[in-house]
Amino acid sequence: MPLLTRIRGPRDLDRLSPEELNQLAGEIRAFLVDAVSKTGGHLGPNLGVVELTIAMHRVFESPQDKVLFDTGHQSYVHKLLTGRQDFGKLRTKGGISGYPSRAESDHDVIENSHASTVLGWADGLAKANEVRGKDDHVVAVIGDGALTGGMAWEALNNIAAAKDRPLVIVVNDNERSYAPTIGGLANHLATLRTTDGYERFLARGKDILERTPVVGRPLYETLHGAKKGLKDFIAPQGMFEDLGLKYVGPIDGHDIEALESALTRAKRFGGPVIVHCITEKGRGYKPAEEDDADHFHGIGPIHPDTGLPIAAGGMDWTSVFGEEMVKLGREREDIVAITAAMLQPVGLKKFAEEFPDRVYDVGIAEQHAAVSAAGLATGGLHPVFAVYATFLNRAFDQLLMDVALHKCGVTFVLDRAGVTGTDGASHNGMWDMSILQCVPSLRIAAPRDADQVRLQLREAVEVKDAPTVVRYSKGAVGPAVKAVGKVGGMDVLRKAGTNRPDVLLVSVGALAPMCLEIADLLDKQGITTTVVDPRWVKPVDEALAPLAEQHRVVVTVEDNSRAGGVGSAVSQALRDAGVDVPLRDFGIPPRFLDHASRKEIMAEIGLTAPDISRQVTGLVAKLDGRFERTAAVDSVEAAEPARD
Ligand SMILES: Cc1ncc(C[n+]2csc(CCOP(=O)(O)OP(=O)(O)O)c2C)c(N)n1
Ligand SMILES: CC(=O)[C@@H](O)[C@H](O)COP(=O)(O)O
Ligand SMILES: [Mg+2]
Repeated sequence: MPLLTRIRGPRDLDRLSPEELNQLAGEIRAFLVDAVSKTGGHLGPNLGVVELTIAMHRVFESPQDKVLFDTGHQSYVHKLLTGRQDFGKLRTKGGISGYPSRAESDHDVIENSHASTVLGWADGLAKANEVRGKDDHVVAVIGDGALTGGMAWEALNNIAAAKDRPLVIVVNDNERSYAPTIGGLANHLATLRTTDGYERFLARGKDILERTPVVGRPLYETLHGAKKGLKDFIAPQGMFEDLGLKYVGPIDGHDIEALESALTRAKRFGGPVIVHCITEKGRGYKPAEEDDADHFHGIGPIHPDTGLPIAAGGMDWTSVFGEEMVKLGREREDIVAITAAMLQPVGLKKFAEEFPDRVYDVGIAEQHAAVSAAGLATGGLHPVFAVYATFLNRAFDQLLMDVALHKCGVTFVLDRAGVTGTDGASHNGMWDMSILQCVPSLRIAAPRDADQVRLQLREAVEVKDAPTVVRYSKGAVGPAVKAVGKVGGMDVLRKAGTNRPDVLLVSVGALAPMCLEIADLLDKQGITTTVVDPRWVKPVDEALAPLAEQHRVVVTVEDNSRAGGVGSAVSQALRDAGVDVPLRDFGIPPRFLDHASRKEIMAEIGLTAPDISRQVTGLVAKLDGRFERTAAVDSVEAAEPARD
């Protein structure tokens, strides 16, 4: 790639001719398909912003000017143009992140991959420039999907109020989030796209005017600076202009010259201005362009020539949920589903196909989803809001004050709970079992396998007067883990084989296979272990304290932050019951985790069987023998074999 390898930073773009810029765009597309087909990542979104990113970096002077991306999944081209072209280990340990990263470059600002925040950042940066008397520029790229998020409108409300504060907002309108973007905003953008607007009128006029000697160019510039009158006459008032924002567009988001012209005008405008760019997700790569699902929004490794996935997908947690939802939908007419612009990724596609009138895609609007769910429940339905665990953070107050306070029977299904890894710090589902601990009446299920997902989802939707949560991991679902007994509501996964057991191991959710491995390793050290799966981790099962009392130490293992997680809740329950048994809680350390594979991260944080068994062995070794047998141990040892 003769041109791309010569781009060491944005200023290297300045010397390229229009023909070379288009050649560079072609090279970048070839690079992205080749690299991302090997590593996986956000191929479609990045193929859609090649020309846009080139034009932005030619018009603006990053890093002095701030080039910001909403969500950040479409920043690969930005990385290629700012000195990062080794994509060999993209999104894994030691490789570059799949999102902007301040540690990688001072061209990067926003690392958060949660959508709809860029305009807030831009507003803040523009205000800072104003207070500090700096004339640097701020340009923020926001997708049509991210524009459906409430926070974007909170920011726009503020931005529109400051008529003289320079800020360039690029709306990257490819009509899609994953699927086609929904809602009134999407319809309005469609109107703007199809209106033969002011810009197109002037662009057409420009050719004529520029061919007109002497008066042509000045007349064109005059027309372009024309007051609203001309604009009103040519193009209808758009919503953005009604808000007080200057609107430039629609611009062909794959025409570098048109983009540079529009961005240059926007840069000079001296106030908040929206540049509406029409792009195509997956552009230039036929398998993506023709994909009827999500235009290769986020992919695993694929065959570059066909676009077909290399790894055959087995049964995953998401599919188990999706199939059970269809069965529930057939059995109960009151069950409806909600997604925040992720119908297929959260497994609701089949439900939507069979019950199109009972599924709601609310856009990237988790807060609205939760409040709307409270309305649906109050209206006599049982909503199931399927969302990635990390994105529920955003709707905490709505869950607490709209759903729980009003005793609404709403079920939140949290996919991607626990360490996800490759999407970086803001994508790990590591906070839900901490932040939800303080929600009165809310119940949390952490199913350990596919059977438990089915069972616990059914248990959850039976609860009519409180929020319920079912949370499970990303990817392939592990082997079934059968119970060998029952104590209270808890499944006994392994009996200690002695009436004087050393360790009570509380296994949470998908980590059950690892917990059984821990017990095996402890066995080899002569340490006996009872393994229980609480199934419902909130509230803590009442049978846990008396059972704990008959062991020398309690160990909890969870794929959630240690801060305020299940371990903390169990510790509190033991204290409340006056049970004084040492407890060690294993979970995710309360810090942001750099991008890496899940396996790499679990090893790094010591959430592995060898690491945990080694620590528990050390703990037990320190304890003197001090316990006596009572009935509770008998209950485990004597427990009837679980009925399948
Ligand atoms: C709060 C939040 N909810 C959901 C997501 C998952 N997500 C990532 S990208 C995306 C679609 C974004 O669409 P758009 O903003 O139009 O960007 P495009 O991919 O089209 O460039 C979604 C829903 C997210 N990152 N953040
Ligand atoms: C950027 C974003 O938030 C999503 O595209 C996310 O990367 C998807 O994650 P999964 O690949 O786990 O579905
Ligand atoms: Mg989009």
